Amino acid sequence: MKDTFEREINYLRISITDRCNLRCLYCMPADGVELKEHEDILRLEEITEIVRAGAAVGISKIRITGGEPLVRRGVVEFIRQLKAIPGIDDIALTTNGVLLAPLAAELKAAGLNRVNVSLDTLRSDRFRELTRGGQIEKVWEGLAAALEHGLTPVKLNMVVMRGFNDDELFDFVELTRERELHVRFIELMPIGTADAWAHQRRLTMEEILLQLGRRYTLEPGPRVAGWGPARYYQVPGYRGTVGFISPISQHFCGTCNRLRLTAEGMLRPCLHARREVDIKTPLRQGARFEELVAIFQDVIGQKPQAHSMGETGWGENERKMFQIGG
Ligand SMILES: Nc1nc2c(ncn2[C@@H]2O[C@H](COP(=O)(O)OP(=O)(O)OP(=O)(O)O)[C@@H](O)[C@H]2O)c(=O)[nH]1
Ligand SMILES: C[S@@+](CC[C@H](N)C(=O)[O-])C[C@H]1O[C@@H](n2cnc3c(N)ncnc32)[C@H](O)[C@@H]1O
Ligand code: SF4
Ligand code: SF4
Repeated sequence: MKDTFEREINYLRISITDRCNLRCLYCMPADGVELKEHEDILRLEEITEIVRAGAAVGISKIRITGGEPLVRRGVVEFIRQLKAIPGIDDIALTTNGVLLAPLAAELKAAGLNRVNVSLDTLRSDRFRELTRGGQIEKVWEGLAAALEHGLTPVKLNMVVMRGFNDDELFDFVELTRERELHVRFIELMPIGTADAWAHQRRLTMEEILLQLGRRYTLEPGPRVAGWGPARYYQVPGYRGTVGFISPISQHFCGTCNRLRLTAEGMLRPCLHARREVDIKTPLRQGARFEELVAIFQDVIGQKPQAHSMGETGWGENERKMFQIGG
């Protein structure tokens, strides 16, 4: 279905949990988060029902995220159920990779097409610091398993932060030399715990390109259908690609194709906009299928033309990235 700005909406990002096994400095507070009661969180069967309604308005692509989606029990069976829904033809997952290695084969067999793995540094001491305790070895194992089991293309998300990891840009590009990995440099957004300091730490796409230009000649990379908002480049002769996600300096809202479902069952027309519509309560009160479809139509109709990050920041009372699903 098209929204009021003629954008075809076919992509639903689902946060299946707001819990996480890491505590990234820019995403979660150090002391963790207030845990939601079990009944406040959608059951996986309920999410499947909601996706069925989404498919009726043209949702064909699903991304499972969180929080950390792989900490949620039942995720493999959930993917199997999603895959069986007529109209759903692409299921991807965004993960920190820590729990990926032991699950990769099962996830693939259940119907998961591909994974995006978030990794902001290649140094184990920094990783421990940035994630407040994570073990980078687990992520390497996860990445290797994803490639081995064909959860491809594997994209690697790196949020670039001045004075923290911007001295590793070349190292990340080198990851694409031998491996078919697609590294994406991401601009830090003023969301969650990064709200107060994102503007000081953010490197724009232009700044990153300038730095990379000191060592590499980047050529426009392959533009593969279905690849999201990133712009891709390639070092000649390297197997992987280098992409940029620039929500702040050159936002991609004009081609936005997505809605979001929070773990608590709110359907959101945009990552940044405050508006959201409760779909969990009607579902639990026995809403008919058509009523759920109407909620999707309503939310698509509410999609803003673009975000206003930068003008308004995020604010204390907003949902956080791990609740909305990044
Ligand atoms: N501003 C904005 N940022 C987004 C949106 N979707 C994803 N991002 C950011 O882009 C980064 C990468 O997101 P992923 O979960 O890997 O998904 P993707 O880039 O849409 O996925 P592909 O389709 O595989 O390219 C994350 O840091 C997200 O926060 C969006 O709708 N708006
Ligand atoms: C919220 S996480 C959820 C999925 C999973 N836990 C992970 O880390 O991949 C999704 C993505 O959002 C990104 N993210 C979180 N906060 C961000 C911010 N303030 N600016 C830019 N990206 C952010 C993370 O780096 C990650 O790539
Ligand atoms: S970015 Fe992902 S891994 Fe890091 S704290 Fe947020 S949800 Fe967890
Ligand atoms: S910020 Fe909102 S409108 Fe822009 S791309 Fe993200 S979800 Fe779409």
